[in-house]
Amino acid sequence: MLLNDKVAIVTGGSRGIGRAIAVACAREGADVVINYWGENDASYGRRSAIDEVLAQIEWHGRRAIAVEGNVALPQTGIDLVRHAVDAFGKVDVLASNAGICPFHAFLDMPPSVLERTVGVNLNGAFYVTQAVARQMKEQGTGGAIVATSSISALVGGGMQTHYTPTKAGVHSLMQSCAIALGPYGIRCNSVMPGTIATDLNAQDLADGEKRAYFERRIPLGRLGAPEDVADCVVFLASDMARYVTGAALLVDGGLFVNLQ
Ligand SMILES: NC(=O)C1=CN([C@@H]2O[C@H](COP(=O)(O)OP(=O)(O)OC[C@H]3O[C@@H](n4cnc5c(N)ncnc54)[C@H](O)[C@@H]3O)[C@@H](O)[C@H]2O)C=CC1
Ligand SMILES: C[C@H](O)[C@@H]1OC(=O)[C@H](O)[C@@H]1O
Repeated sequence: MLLNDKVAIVTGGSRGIGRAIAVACAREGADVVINYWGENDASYGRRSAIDEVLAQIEWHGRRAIAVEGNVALPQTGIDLVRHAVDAFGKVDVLASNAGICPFHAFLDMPPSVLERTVGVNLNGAFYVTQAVARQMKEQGTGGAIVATSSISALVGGGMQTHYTPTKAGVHSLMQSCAIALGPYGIRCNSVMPGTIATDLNAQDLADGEKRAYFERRIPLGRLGAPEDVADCVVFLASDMARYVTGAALLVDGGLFVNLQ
């Protein structure tokens, strides 16, 4: 197993890519702290999603706890570390994955949409990474941080002018943290998913023509599944990638290189 007896924190771990990361970490032997936000309201119907992911992790014979918290707030990272240490004694792996993408046109974008997106995607990654890195330094046993950036760090999107800079920022954050944290044995990398079918883009891809267009553009012929990304995160978090830091791994079925 690639993460035997490690402890992992996964932000945005209740659904989509984060949920697949949490389950893959457990499959590979880790105990997991799952962070999520805004889904505890029964009327939203999401509490059961968290219960499901907890059950899946336990099915793999590992322990898990769920901690609600908005990653945009500096205190959330601190709380996640405290919960992890209280429950499991340490933190070895961070999957900084929580993110939002409220599609919006550029010219009439309200500042609140920009600020929320930057707050969750970029500031959130910074705060959680900083809190976890402080704990890893104190433990003195190194660690691995893997952030979910995006193919959108490398290409644009007309309805994503607020979003793509956050994904470039997350990639850049991992590059700089690789330098800052290398001396403590803490590796920092990012994955860059292409188009992965999740709640994030369900509405966008409900347009059959748009979905078919993407499928045609992807050399491997299909949209990505959350598990396609999760297995790459596990690899980067594991000792298989012990000499990899400051790197980014595109997980896009070849979409990026397919210019024409
Ligand atoms: N779905 C896709 O095609 C792609 C997604 N990504 C990135 O992957 C990450 C996960 O996206 P998906 O799984 O698709 O999304 P999703 O919408 O299925 O899941 C989002 C998760 O983030 C959590 N979350 C949202 N706001 C939060 C906040 N303020 N604090 C803490 N948790 C919060 C939710 O509770 C949920 O667990 C995001 O960072 C996204 O930018 C990157 C490239 C492609
Ligand atoms: C939500 C989008 O479909 C998705 O998010 C990303 O980061 C990808 O680049 C896709 O645009």
